[in-house]
Amino acid sequence: MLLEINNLEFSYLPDQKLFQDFNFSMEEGQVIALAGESGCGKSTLLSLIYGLHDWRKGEIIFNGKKLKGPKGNLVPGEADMKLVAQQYDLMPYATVFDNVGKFISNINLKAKNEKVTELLEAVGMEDFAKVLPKNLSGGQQQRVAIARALSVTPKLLLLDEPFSNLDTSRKFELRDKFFSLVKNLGLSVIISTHNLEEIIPWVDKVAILKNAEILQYDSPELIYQQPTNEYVAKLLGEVNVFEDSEKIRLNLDKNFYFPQQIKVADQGLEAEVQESRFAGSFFWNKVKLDDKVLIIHTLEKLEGKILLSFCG
Ligand SMILES: Nc1ncnc2c1ncn2[C@@H]1O[C@H](COP(=O)(O)OP(=O)(O)OP(=O)(O)O)[C@@H](O)[C@H]1O
Repeated sequence: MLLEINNLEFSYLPDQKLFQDFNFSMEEGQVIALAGESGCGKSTLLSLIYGLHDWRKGEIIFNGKKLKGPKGNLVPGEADMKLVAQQYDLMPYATVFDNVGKFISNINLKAKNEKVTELLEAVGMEDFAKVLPKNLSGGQQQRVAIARALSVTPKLLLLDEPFSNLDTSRKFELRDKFFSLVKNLGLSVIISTHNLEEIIPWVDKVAILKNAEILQYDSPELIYQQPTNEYVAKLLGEVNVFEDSEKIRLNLDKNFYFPQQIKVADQGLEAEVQESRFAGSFFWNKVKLDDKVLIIHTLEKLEGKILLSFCG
């Protein structure tokens, strides 16, 4: 096990209830997504692991060693980890190139130049090597911080919303390059996100956090097939929620169906189309089944009466 957190207790203020009896573990080489609504404790958890806060009780064991938190380190943070926080902490008077090269030894300057250039290319910032961070946008600064975190192949990389400031086209490009690099280097990563759908193809496991508690910790497939409750299901995207009574009445297998899991079929339950809107790669439809309004995705525009089949 690379990381093990046992019975951790932490809050910022004495009467605040945050992490209580918190447990978590991850294997080496895994990419873990940490998802949950704003304020559920994602950033705090990453900071605790990295050693920026003193916890009250419990233990964090990293690579077989019990961590001591801030009091155990001369400089903030664990040496074998890198944290890319939401404030990127770049050196303001050093160029982009020097920021990315900050942790790389100067002994072999040629190798250092090559490494920094490769990382800048990986995050699409090669044209900005000589620029100072203050002249960059938030998203560009974020990309520099990611490149710097990858410069020393840390044993554990902690990323707090790493793609939050990027526009969609940049995001797709960076995400692909970033995860290819992570997989090639065999890095272990915990990545917090507001938008699970964005990173799901690359993650090994998803930890869902609510009020600083883990509600579900499973593979992406299991999370999609069997979200433990409505909170988890809604983090995965738009979802149709059925009460237990509706589930029995309609003879369904589960309480949550994503729009693509309800299909138009030759046989099934009759529904009436209320709206059918072009949504890019699919049509977004509102349909009425008895009194219940459902959202379904189809490749064709719908109208009139249809038959629905529910898939697992
Ligand atoms: N310095 C602080 N002092 C007191 N309370 C804090 C402090 N920082 C965070 N909190 C509180 O701790 C809780 C967890 O905050 P945290 O930033 O870890 O959540 P998050 O899941 O990362 O949120 P977001 O997705 O919005 O970044 C919140 O209720 C927040 O208000």
